[in-house]
Amino acid sequence: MEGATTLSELLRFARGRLTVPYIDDPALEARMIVEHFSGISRADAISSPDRLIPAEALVAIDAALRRRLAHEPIHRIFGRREFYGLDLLLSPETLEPRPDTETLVEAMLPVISETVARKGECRILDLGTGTGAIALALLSKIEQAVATGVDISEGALETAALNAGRLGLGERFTPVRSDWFANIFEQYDAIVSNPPYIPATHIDSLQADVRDFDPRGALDGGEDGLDAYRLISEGAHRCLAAGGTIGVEIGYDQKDAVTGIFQRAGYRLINAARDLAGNDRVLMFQESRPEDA
Ligand SMILES: C[S@@+](CC[C@H](N)C(=O)[O-])C[C@H]1O[C@@H](n2cnc3c(N)ncnc32)[C@H](O)[C@@H]1O
Repeated sequence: MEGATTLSELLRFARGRLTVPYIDDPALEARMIVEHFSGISRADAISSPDRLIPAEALVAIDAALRRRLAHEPIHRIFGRREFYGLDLLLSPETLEPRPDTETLVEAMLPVISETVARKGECRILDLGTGTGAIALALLSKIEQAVATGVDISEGALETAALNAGRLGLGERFTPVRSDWFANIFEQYDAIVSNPPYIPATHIDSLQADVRDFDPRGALDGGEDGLDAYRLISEGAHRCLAAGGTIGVEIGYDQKDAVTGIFQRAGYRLINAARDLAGNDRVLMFQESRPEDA
């Protein structure tokens, strides 16, 4: 990074280094890295491109560029990612929350509001909570809701609890270590989950930034990718309150298979939603009624 002393020189240098086939927008990522580690805002960058960059920022930027060139996703390098307007900390044990998952939050919000209108509160169970993304997004929008975030990973739960506290939601979020429903003994009005759903045999062919940096336990859905849906649909009856709703994220080609799994377990599909790219992404179920038989 020798000679890269002014902001504009540094940006040019960083963009050049990130110009490799697997980075779609090197200019954007260069700007994000430089701004993040130099503390310079976008407005400062525009108004004073000749400002000098302190040596310690240059060291941090150089280290970040090396990590990015080793395929590490940019938000993992920053250690945080925005989800549904919330600033969430990441850790090696958490999946990096994706914008597609905001589809599940959007789809479930009306259900949570309706439950609050009916019962004065809404109890949410988030299975495989990771950073806490889904539960915390729902809690941030609906004050009368409380959530239990379940994960099998202790490390993920620590990050979820930290995120809840930082966002001022700690009093309404309870982390519980559990293999799906194993340690869950109460009933919930809404069960939400973005479970691992990638077929095990596909994982090695994923892009390196997903395969090597998201935890395998957050991706691997078993042989056909559907193991978690089978377990969740079987276990949910005991923990779903009367009239409650289950909302799950799915892979783009899993709508029919997951609908079949839930129907065979005694649920009916009440809603389906697509993500911004138009892919099937969310399915919502309630327990079947006698007239559905
Ligand atoms: C795809 S990630 C979703 C994380 C987060 N909900 C999100 O949407 O960003 C799946 C999560 O399920 C958790 N998980 C995997 N198997 C589990 C199990 N048997 N019981 C509970 N959680 C599990 C993983 O540790 C991971 O945090």
